[in-house]
Amino acid sequence: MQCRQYEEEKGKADLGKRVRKQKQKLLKQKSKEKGKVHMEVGAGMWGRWSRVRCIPLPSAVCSSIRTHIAHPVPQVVGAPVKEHSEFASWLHSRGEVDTCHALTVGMSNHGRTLFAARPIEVGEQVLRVSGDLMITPNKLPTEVKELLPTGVTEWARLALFILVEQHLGQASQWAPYINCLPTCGALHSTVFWKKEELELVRFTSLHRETMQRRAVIGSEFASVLPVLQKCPHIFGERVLHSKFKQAYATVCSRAWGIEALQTLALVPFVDFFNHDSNCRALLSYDEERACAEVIADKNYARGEQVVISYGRLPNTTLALDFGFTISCNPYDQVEVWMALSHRDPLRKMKLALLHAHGMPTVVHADGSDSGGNGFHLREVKSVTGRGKGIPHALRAFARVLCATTPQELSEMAAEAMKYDGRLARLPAKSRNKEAQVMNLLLARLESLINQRSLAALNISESCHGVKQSAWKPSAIMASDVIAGEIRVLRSAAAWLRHQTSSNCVSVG
Ligand SMILES: C[S@@+](CC[C@H](N)C(=O)[O-])C[C@H]1O[C@@H](n2cnc3c(N)ncnc32)[C@H](O)[C@@H]1O
Repeated sequence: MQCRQYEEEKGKADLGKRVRKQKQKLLKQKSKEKGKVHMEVGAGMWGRWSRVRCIPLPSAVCSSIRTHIAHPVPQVVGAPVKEHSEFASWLHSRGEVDTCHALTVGMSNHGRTLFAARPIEVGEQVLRVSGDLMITPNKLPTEVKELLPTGVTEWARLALFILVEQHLGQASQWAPYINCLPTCGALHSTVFWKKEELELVRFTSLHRETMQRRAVIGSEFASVLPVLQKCPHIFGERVLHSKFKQAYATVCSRAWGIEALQTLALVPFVDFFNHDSNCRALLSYDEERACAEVIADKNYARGEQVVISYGRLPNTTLALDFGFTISCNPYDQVEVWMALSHRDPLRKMKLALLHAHGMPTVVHADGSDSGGNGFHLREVKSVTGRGKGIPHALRAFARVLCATTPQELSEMAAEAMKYDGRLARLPAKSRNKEAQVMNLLLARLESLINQRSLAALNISESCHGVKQSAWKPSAIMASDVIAGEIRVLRSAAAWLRHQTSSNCVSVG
C-alpha cells in the first residue's frame, strides 16, 4: 500500500524544480576547474548534467594506479571486425593519426568493443580523439538549427543529427560511424520494454524513471515534429516516433557530457569502449589540446579487451540508459520513499521544520506538497565497521515522522541550531523514542525486502522452464535490479539492527 502511494507521489513529482537545481549546481561547479576534466557517459535524463563530474585528471595518479579488477568484463579475444580497417582509414582521412594505434575494434559478448592491438602499460594514453571529430548539437545543418524551438534539448538535437546522417546514407561524411550505431531491436534500454516486462520492476525507481523518459521522448518528438515535416529533403519523407525514439535512446547510451565545453557530444571510436564498474579509467577532456583521451588504469596484454568506466552507475541507470546490468553491481542503490501522513495532526509543523532545515519534500505538478521524499540507500559494506550506514537525512526524517508533540519538534529545531543546522544530528534523548524511530525504519526496510523478494519470485516464474543463461535481456536485467535492491536493503537493515543492539535500544 505504501509503495503504491510512493509510486503515485513520485509520479506526480515536480521534476522541473529538481532539474533547475541540478543545472544551477553544475553551473556553479563549472569554470572552477581548468585543464582536464573527466566525463561520464549516458543520459540519466534528469540527473545527467549533474552526473557530469568535473575533476582534474590525476595523470600522475593514473600512472600509479594498478587496479585489481575483481570481476573483469569477460575477456574475449575477438577477430577484428571489418569496420576496423574502414574506421581506421576514415580516422586517418580526417587527420586523426594518433587515435587508435593501441586499439583494434572487435566483437565481444557485449557487441563491438576495443581490444589491445599490442601490450599496453598502465598510465599509457590508449586513445586520443580531437575536438573536430566530436559530434555536438551545433553540427546540425543550419536550416534545422534555425527552425528548432529553443526548448529542444541537446539530447534531441543529437538524435536529429543521427537522423540527418542516416538519411544521407553513404554520402554522409560520418557514414563509417553512423553505420556502427545500434539498429532497431539491438538496444535493450527499458524504454523499449513491453508492458509485461516493465511490470517485473513495478515497485522500483526504474519503473518510474522509464515512464518519465518515455514521456520526455514523446514530448521532444512533438516539439521537433514540425521541423521534421518542414525538412523532408534533410530527414526523408516521414520520420516516425519509433525512429526518433531509437535515435534518442542511442544518444542516451553513447553521448558524453563535456563540461569544459558545456555541451553534449557523441565521440566516434570512444563509443566502442564497453563498461566495467571496477575499472578506473575514464574518458577525459584535455582543454589545452582540445581532445578527448583515455589513460589505461592497468596493464593489458595483446588481444585483451580494454574497458573504461562509464561512471559509478547503479543497475537502474545502466538498464535505463544503456540496456544492460551487472550482477552484484557495487554501485547499486534503492530509493526508499518516506512521507508524512495527511492525518498527522502535526503535519504542517513538521513540513515547516523539514523545509527550514534543508529537507525538501516532493511537490506535485498541481503545486500540492506530497509531504515525502525518496532517500537513496547504498549497500552498507560493514555492519560493525565505522563506515557509512543509512543516510543521515533518512534517519532525521524518521525522527520527524515519529514526533508526537509540538514540544518535541521545537526541541529538534533548537538542537539543530546548536550544531550545524541539520536535524537530528544526535540520537533521540529518550531511548524509547530512539527505539521507535529504529523500529519504523526497520519495518519500512523489511516491507520493501518482502516486496522485492516477491518480485524476484515473479521474475523466475515468468522464466519457468528456461535456463537462466537463456533468459531474455529484460528478465536478466530485472533480476539484477531486484537482487541488487534486496542486497542493499538487507545490508541497511542489518546495520540498523546492529546500531540498535549496540546502543541497547530494544527493537521489535
Ligand atoms: C558506448 S556503447 C559500447 C560499444 C557497444 N558494445 C557497441 O557494440 O557499439 C554502449 C553499449 O555497449 C553495451 N555494453 C557496454 N558495456 C557492457 C557490459 N559491461 N555488459 C553488457 N553490455 C555492455 C551496451 O549495449 C551499451 O548500450
